[in-house]
Amino acid sequence: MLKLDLLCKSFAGHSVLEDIHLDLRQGDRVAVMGPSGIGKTTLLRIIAGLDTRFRGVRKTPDEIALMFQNPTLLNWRTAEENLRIFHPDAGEREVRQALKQVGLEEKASHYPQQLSVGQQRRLALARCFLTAAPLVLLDEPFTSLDPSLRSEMLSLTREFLDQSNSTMVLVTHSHDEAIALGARCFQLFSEKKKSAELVAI
Ligand SMILES: Nc1ncnc2c1ncn2[C@@H]1O[C@H](COP(=O)(O)OP(=O)(O)OP(=O)(O)O)[C@@H](O)[C@H]1O
Repeated sequence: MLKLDLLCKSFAGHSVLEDIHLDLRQGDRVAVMGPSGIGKTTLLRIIAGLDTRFRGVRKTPDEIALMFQNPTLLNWRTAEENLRIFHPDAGEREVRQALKQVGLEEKASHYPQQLSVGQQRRLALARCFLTAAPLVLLDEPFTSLDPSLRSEMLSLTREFLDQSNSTMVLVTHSHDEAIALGARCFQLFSEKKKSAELVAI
């Protein structure tokens, strides 16, 4: 369902990633790890189709859900509208159910700034999983959360993934997160800076 043969990605003539090969099936979960600046986000952006300037071949489903460290909510839209605007085909029941699942049923008409940080993060999670996209890409969405919110977000994410059977690619610095989500680790090595290897955990 996701196949990437990335031969080379460079910025201004400087090679950042080379020879990365991914072949994932529906329901697979992988975590891309490695030191800061190694190219994890660059790789995720290529998989997402946000960066098309690379040498290689990418094959993904049309529908891809994305979640970043920053919740990227629209502050002038209510919680419910923040879900609807990204999923215009979603039904009333689906939207309600998604809000309920993240404990925001009573906050449907609140604006993001009327929500706590944790509620905003949970809303972003609900938005990401609302339509059970076949491919879900997560770029450090659990970083800099307090421990209880992080653990809550991880449980909710696992719940959503179990329900949707989406394929997940997570960028993270944390083995614990990979384990909590049942993901295999895919390590980008700094010394080579170019090739990737699958590391079982
Ligand atoms: N738009 C850009 N233009 C030029 N260089 C870039 C651009 N985006 C990323 N880079 C460079 O590519 C390299 C990889 O960046 P990337 O953000 O993918 O790393 P990362 O592994 O996700 O890092 P971190 O863990 O710190 O988020 C870095 O050296 C970065 O400076």
